[in-house]
Amino acid sequence: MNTPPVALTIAGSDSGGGAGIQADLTTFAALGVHGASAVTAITVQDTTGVHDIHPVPVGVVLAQIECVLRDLAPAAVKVGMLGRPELSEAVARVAAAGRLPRLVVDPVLVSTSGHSLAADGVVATLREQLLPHAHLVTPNTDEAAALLGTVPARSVDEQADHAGALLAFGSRAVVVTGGTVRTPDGTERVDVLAGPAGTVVFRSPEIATDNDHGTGCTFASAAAAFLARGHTTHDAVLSARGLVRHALRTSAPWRLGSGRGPVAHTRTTCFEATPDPTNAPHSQGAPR
Ligand SMILES: Nc1ncnc2c1ncn2[C@@H]1O[C@H](COP(=O)(O)OP(=O)(O)O)[C@@H](O)[C@H]1O
Ligand SMILES: Cc1ncc(COP(=O)(O)O)c(N)n1
Repeated sequence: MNTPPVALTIAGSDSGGGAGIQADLTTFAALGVHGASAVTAITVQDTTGVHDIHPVPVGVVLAQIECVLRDLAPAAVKVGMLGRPELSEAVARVAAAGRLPRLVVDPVLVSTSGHSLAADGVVATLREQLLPHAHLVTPNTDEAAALLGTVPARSVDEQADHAGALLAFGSRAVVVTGGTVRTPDGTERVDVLAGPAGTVVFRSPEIATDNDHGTGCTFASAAAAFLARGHTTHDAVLSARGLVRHALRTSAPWRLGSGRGPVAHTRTTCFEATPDPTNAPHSQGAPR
């Protein structure tokens, strides 16, 4: 078995296991990428919402990043919840030194459940200090609007305008996710990628589900994993959409928690596809 590529996630912990570090590491694993992590905050969170947030001191976050960078040489890095402007600035300084390869920035500002995950000042530090060093930025339509100081896109054209406008902050590419378009056949979900090769619009039928907590984290970490595996940005975005769609279809009938359930992070297919002859029951002695 070849040694897997490594991806590092710099993100918050979600105790409910739907979003954040938990979503990122399970996604990396599903895609054959070894996941390393630097925890930025411990959230007290479940499917109903975010009940409390305990920030990890900036020095402790930086120490985690430093030791992973030195020892494991990640091929890609994903940044999620930073929460405070001081931490955005500190992470931006590491990025500015050219030490965060294939950097995917998910500008986490508000949870699906409507709770703020970022203090005042985070939007400005993300926009001015971190985005210029990103390989790919993955805001949803609300986050894109917040970064641009405008209202969320109401059409695919506006979504494409927002992606193009965000490129001006200096990242290599931007994908604005989570647009919706109504057609005679039903609702479509739209993601618009703007980058060096122009603008690409991805449209596919909406998957009917309330179990969508963690889709943004899963999408961004899947994109980082595909970049770590050497995919182009376009192919990483296309494949990340594919993974999220598969996960949403899997979790659609689930009943986990009393709120907005998590997108599926169970992936049994990887190990089921490779039978393990050493994993046999012990034949000696009576079962205990
Ligand atoms: N119900 C859905 N059906 C199909 N795709 C979805 C659905 N919800 C989210 N997605 C897709 O999941 C990815 C990330 O979603 P988004 O909703 O923008 O993330 P978040 O709001 O959590 O940051 C995008 O590719 C988006 O199109
Ligand atoms: C720790 C953490 N990071 C990110 C999100 C955003 O994810 P979502 O938009 O699906 O709520 C979250 N809820 N919690």
